[in-house]
Amino acid sequence: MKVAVIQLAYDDHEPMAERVARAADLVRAQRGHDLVILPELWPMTGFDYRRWDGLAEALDLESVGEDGNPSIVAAMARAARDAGVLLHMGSLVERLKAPGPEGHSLSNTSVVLSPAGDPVAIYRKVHRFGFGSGEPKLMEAGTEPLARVGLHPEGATAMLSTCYDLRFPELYRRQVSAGAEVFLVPAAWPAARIGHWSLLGRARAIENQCVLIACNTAGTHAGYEMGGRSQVVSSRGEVLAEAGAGQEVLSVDVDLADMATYRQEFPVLADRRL
Ligand SMILES: NC(=O)CCC(=O)C(=O)O
Repeated sequence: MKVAVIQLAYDDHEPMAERVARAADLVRAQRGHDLVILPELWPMTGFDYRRWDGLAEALDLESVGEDGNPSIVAAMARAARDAGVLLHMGSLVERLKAPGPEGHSLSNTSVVLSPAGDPVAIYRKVHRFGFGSGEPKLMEAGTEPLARVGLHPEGATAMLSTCYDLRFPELYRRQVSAGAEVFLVPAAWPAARIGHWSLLGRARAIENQCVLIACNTAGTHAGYEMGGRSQVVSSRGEVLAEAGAGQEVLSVDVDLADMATYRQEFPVLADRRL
């Protein structure tokens, strides 16, 4: 499986519509890959909480905004179709149809689009980052931890999670117990804690004998320098590719068949005591 990891950089000045157009062009340039992934909350910015409510969008493949631009999901669906790729479009600030149990109308929502541009998986971030401000103050927590997507050509099962989720190993153990072979993780993880990002991603791959494809953000916004260092880690724990700190696209061949071989050679998952 050929994967493109688009480590997008952005700052506070680029209007959202321009960033969406720029990301769509980057996706189109990845024709020939099987899977393309973008980071967390890149359209609305990962850390500028004050802008989220004004920029939030419903998940909508049809609508055109007042500015004449298509919805973000529609723009990404078009890019996926143009490139002929399975596209994990990262996450956006979703405006929910109705407030959830905690009274919030927003969610940090990831969408995966098929090469035909149809949504095939949706994941709402389960562990909200912000310690009382930001996500927990403004967003509902996701309640569905097992969002899955079939990967072609090998037919492996990928499961979705987002950024801060990486700190909660029980989520990934649950996913592997439900059949996950690949973890797809978009993020907006700051440079200040980038050592944790690298190590936790590798740990989640090793302890679950899964491939990890983790796409971080670059640039600086709302005063936070983002850390980059997107990575693709094999089920053996080998780092197949790692980005630097700036904008970069990783293009990686991932041998999914090797995961089955490795799980047979070293059957640690069989020794789980749940
Ligand atoms: N966007 C996030 O979830 C940030 C997570 C983070 O900075 C951390 O876990 O550290």
